[in-house]
Amino acid sequence: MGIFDESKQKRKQLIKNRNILQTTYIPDQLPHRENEIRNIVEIITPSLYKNKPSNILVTGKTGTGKTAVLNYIGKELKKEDPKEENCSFIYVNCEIVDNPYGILFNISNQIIIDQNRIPPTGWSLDRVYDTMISYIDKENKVFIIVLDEIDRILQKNGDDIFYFLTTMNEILKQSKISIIGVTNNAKFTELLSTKIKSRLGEEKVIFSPYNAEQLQNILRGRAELAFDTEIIGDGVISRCAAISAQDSGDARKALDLLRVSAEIAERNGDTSVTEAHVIAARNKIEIDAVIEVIRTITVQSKIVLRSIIELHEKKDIITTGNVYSIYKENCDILSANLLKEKRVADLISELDMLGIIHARVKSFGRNGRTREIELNINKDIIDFVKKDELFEPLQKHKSKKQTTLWKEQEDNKKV
Ligand SMILES: Nc1ncnc2c1ncn2[C@@H]1O[C@H](COP(=O)(O)OP(=O)(O)OP(=O)(O)O)[C@@H](O)[C@H]1O
Repeated sequence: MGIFDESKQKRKQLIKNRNILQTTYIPDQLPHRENEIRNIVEIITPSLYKNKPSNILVTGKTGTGKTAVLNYIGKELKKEDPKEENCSFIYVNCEIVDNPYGILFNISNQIIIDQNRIPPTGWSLDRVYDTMISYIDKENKVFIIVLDEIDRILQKNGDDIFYFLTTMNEILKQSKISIIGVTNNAKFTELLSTKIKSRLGEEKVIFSPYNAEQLQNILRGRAELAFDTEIIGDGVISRCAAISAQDSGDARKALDLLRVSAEIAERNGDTSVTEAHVIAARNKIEIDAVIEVIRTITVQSKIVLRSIIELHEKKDIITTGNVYSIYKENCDILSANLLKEKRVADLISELDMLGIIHARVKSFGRNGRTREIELNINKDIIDFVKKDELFEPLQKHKSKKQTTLWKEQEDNKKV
């Protein structure tokens, strides 16, 4: 029997079209975004007559449909002007390309398809700017350039590129460009210089989080395409929508919850998706998210966390002081650098900020103050931390110590 056979036999194929549930899928219908679509369309319609639309800043929390709406509008614009004689729609994801050179290279690649393209590296930025201007001007039309996740550029490279792009129209003779910046950072504009702020945000469109009812409609639309009707049990959609609305009104999370619920049902060999699968999916997603955070913390923070777990398992009171004692022992066994107590206290605060632990300041009268710590992760996550290969020497050392202890107890009994 092959290693896949058992899993293949048990598994039921419940998702008819997996692609529909992926967050990269662009639906043809975007319920509850009609107003935002209308607003943006009204602003950019002049481009169809070769007139420059205002720049737009689109803001809204994550998963509120900003990218989906803009891609949808891009597709519809292409239908209006299929040969792109008057306007072209260019989309750049600044999470992937976050430096000025990369952005201009990416834009130019979508305009010029011959060997005169800007090379991926090697030119000075001034040469890239000049070449880009000549490319654009030759086309004699309007370019709508969407910079999605625009805040990523600012974080890493400042706002020079925005200055260049928003002042380009002053140099262009025939073509025009219009920028649509998209961000989920509500404070983005506060980080821009006044000049750029007013240029980029000539028009503003805000996407608000979805409520439970809206999420239900969105999920229902996607579920109709992804599943056969009898697969989704009563209450599944409303449960997914209620959980996600309570969390953040994020459609991506709601879709993930539905997809993971169906995947759990498939793995269990069940014939439909039920509310119990949704609860299991929520737990799994929560655990995965915390594990993802723990993966990114430093080795020293992991040793501190491991020390807290040890105290938690011994049911000891956990204070900054006794965490430090165990941490010292663990650093010794792991041959890791030993940090000062103050630094370890900072790492404890960081774990607190990440929500992995809760630390409360406790006063002990004249004996001063300390922090009492509680673990805020469940058994699955504790096991994940303990199984980190970093802690292998610790595991071996502790089980050797335990064996010696048992042996001593046995010997004492014999005596
Ligand atoms: N009104 C809607 N109808 C159908 N699907 C939607 C709707 N709004 C969002 N979605 C879906 O939710 C997911 C997340 O949407 P999208 O990526 O557009 O969010 P976003 O606001 O750009 O998020 P982020 O700021 O994190 O990039 C996508 O799969 C998208 O298709």
